[in-house]
Amino acid sequence: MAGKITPSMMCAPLDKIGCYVKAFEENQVEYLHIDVMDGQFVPNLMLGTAYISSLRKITSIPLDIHLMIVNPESKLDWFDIQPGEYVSIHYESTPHVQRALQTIKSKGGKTMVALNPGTPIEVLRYLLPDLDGVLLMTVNPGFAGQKLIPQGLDKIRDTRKFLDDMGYPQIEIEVDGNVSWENIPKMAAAGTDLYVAGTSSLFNDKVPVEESVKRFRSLI
Ligand SMILES: O=C(CO)[C@@H](O)[C@H](O)COP(=O)(O)O
Repeated sequence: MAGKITPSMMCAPLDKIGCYVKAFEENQVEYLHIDVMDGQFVPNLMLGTAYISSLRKITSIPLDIHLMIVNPESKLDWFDIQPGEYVSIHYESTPHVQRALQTIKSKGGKTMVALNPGTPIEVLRYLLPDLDGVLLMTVNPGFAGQKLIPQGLDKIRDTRKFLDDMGYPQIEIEVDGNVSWENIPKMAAAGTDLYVAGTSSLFNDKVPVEESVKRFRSLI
């Protein structure tokens, strides 16, 4: 199955958001990746609820909301989750992962658990029936422009095998962090389904966005 592109909107300069969104619509990217950061779970603040509301006013591309916040289960109402949108919560961010997933599902969202680079995939075992996707961080969460943590590629392969062996081949794998022209083919070969496209691929203003999207598509 061909991969899906979810551009990381934290990488879009404010004065160019409209141009990027228009190009993404014309090139049918599947989602827009929204990094929400609270300065507690990660050492950065990024993209809040007002940004999400404003973005929804200018595009109908489904959102892929990545919550890098503590205790997300108590804040899900803030995001006006729309049917078919992905919402990912970090396994490491709350003792109440299942409750958060059930709430996302009750709002019509697609559920995703995000794992920091060092978190073993076995923690997913008892969450699998509640999951539509798994988000694997291939950099430490919080900042764009970082370099791939090399063992992240093995983790993608191991996660795909784990999901298939456990009888959940339908659960999608999303990869976030240094999804670069060099790394994309390796991530694809390892079993990635959704690609968070950031500063190392789509958001490089030396090349027209539509050209970059076409190049991205050719690699997945
Ligand atoms: O959100 C994060 C890390 O938390 C980033 O991974 C961005 O989502 C994409 O940026 P690049 O890694 O592609 O520069």
